[in-house]
Amino acid sequence: MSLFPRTRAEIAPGAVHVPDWLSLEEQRELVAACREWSKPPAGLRATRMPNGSVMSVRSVCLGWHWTPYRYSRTTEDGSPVKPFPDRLGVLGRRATGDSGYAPDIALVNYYDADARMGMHQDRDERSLEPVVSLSLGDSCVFRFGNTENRNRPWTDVELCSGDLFVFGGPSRLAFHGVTRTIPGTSPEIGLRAGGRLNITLRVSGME
Ligand SMILES: O=C(O)CCC(=O)C(=O)O
Ligand SMILES: [Fe+2]
Repeated sequence: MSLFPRTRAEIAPGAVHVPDWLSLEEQRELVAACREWSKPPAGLRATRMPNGSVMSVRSVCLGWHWTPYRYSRTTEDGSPVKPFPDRLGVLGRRATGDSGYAPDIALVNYYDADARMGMHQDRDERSLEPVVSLSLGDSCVFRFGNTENRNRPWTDVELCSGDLFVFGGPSRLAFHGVTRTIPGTSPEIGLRAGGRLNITLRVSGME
């Protein structure tokens, strides 16, 4: 529980945080699904950056596979990417309130206690439809910045298990990142080793 009110908040124009958006049952189902999606082939892996460093976050992609800085239909080992599941499209439409929202990419990120994600833009999609972000497991500090650069101004938002964050419109290309996770804060949703999962839904704009 938080000492601060956890209510729906517009963090920036087009960027909305909705606490406790998923029920515990939905969170458990999504954790179980993430476990399946993480299995090889085309399973959970650490992304290698062009400078040779390896991201601390491990991830698995559905629909389109992301490597910096492009999408493809195959993973680094040549396996076809897993299909984008219909159920995530349904969640995306519920999240945006837009019956025409048709995401075809899901990026599932797993953060252990030491993982972080530096400030970046989600700009490898050809569409500027909103990004829908779902958080599961341990809470994190999500830093939501501006569209100009990775520096201030930004707002730090605590994302807890079950929270929804949508960024679109004038915030679609805002810089954002995860400065830390907060171990030991997860409800009982089947993440036995702890950590945090984040699922982002995106529209590729590609055929
Ligand atoms: O983990 C998060 O909340 C954000 C993930 C993210 O920004 C991304 O995958 O591009
Ligand atoms: Fe991102």
